[in-house]
Amino acid sequence: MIALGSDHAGFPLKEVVRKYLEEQQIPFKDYGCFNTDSVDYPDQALKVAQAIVAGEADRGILICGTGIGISISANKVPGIRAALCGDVYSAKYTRLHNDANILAMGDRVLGEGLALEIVKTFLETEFEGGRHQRRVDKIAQIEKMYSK
Ligand SMILES: O=C[C@H](O)[C@H](O)[C@H](O)COP(=O)(O)O
Repeated sequence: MIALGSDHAGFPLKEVVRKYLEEQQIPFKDYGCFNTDSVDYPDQALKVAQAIVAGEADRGILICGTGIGISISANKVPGIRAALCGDVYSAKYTRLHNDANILAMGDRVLGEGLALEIVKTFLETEFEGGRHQRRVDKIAQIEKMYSK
């Protein structure tokens, strides 16, 4: 299951992604927002991140104007590895090497065609494990150092 979320700036691209997921019959839940009224991106980031750490969703897709604020926010949740991607190579390698569980994108940065290629690549690529598992484990250790 894919958890989908955006702020108002990301709403138009989220609609494009939502239609793509529907067409591909990929199960998803839309955590909003649901129109272009101004909202605060940490709110949607938190909802999607919580769905993933609770095991309700396997991966997430978050969109704001740049993709930056919403990815910074999601990455504050322990267990979240949100990757801001603006190209297909990064989308592929953040899955292969980082086991990223959230894809973040910027609506005001990307065209629809590229964004959908990024989504497709992110969803179709599996984590490679091996030496990369050791590094992902070290990310989790850093989280533990700073959690109370
Ligand atoms: O990183 C933040 C995002 O790009 C936001 O989508 C952006 O800051 C929203 O800006 P505004 O409130 O001017 O639409």
